Amino acid sequence: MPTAAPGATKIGFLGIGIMGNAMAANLIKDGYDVTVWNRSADKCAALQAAGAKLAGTPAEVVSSCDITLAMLSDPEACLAVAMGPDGVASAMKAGKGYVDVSTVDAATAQEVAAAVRGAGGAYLEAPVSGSKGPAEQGQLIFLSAGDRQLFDAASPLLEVMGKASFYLGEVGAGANMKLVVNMIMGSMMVSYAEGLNLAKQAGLQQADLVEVIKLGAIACPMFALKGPSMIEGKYPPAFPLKHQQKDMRLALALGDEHAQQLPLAAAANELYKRARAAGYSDADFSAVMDAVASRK
Ligand SMILES: NC(=O)C1=CN([C@@H]2O[C@H](COP(=O)(O)OP(=O)(O)OC[C@H]3O[C@@H](n4cnc5c(N)ncnc54)[C@H](OP(=O)(O)O)[C@@H]3O)[C@@H](O)[C@H]2O)C=CC1
Ligand SMILES: O=CCCC(=O)O
Repeated sequence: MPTAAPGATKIGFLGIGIMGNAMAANLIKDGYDVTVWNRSADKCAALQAAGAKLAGTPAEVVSSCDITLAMLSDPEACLAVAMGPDGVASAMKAGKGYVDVSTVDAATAQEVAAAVRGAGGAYLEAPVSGSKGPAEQGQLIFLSAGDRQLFDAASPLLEVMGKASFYLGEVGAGANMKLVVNMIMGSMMVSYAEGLNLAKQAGLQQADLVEVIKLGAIACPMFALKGPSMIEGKYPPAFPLKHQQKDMRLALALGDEHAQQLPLAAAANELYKRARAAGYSDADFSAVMDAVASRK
């Protein structure tokens, strides 16, 4: 396994969406030789202008790189890219590593790990906490699990893209940690939306509520960041609502696996589903505000 040093190690990046674009840009800025692929190739233009090479398939990326990362929507996308035609597994071999930083469930991570390891490669799951801003600022938190040697080899990359990395053990632990964190976050967002809506109905200034919370025991960066735009009914996508609802769905399934009651998360998930039905899938997850406000 190579140690990931700028210039020496060839890095692949699959999935150039909101997060992948920002993360790959930081690797390029830090001097890494980066090859990118995206299903919709036009989204790679900015990275190409910044020096990235463009590949036609995931397999082409893996063939030409030592460590390949993936930042993809959901389990279906991760499985398609890993095991589909011209996928990661078809080009994987000993000495190469695959680091999937997407948010999926443990079963998906384990299935991808088996395909990568079966082809002789090393596998690390490393889903991230932190949204578009922290991705751009290199302030993500990596929740890693899998091949420890690959974690060590990839750590210089994680240090460029993030502020902290956890090694949590066997494949699946990273996915589960991420889903628990996002379940809490999704429920918190719904509670905040309910509070903002109730304040308005009760004749209070919503901006006052944002300020009161900022000063008190429940202050948190998410409320301070999202509150002003929620009051304006504006939801520029940093974390698409469809991904939050996917995470709630996967977290509830994890709860079912362990017979853990999750009534609050289940109720929150219904509001994210209502928001998706109302057309907010590609808006920021804070758009759940409008689902809470809905009188239908
Ligand atoms: N945004 C955020 O704040 C955070 C997101 N995450 C997680 O990171 C992952 C990516 O999120 P984000 O970047 O915001 O999402 P985007 O929707 O911006 O990007 C999704 C990426 O997945 C690709 N994709 C989707 N379906 C397929 C498919 N079937 N085959 C190949 N590629 C596919 C998209 O390609 P195309 O461009 O062609 O559609 C795109 O590159 C998700 O798992 C999300 O839950 C984690 C932390 C924070
Ligand atoms: O999964 C993405 C959630 C966004 C965040 O962690 O702030």
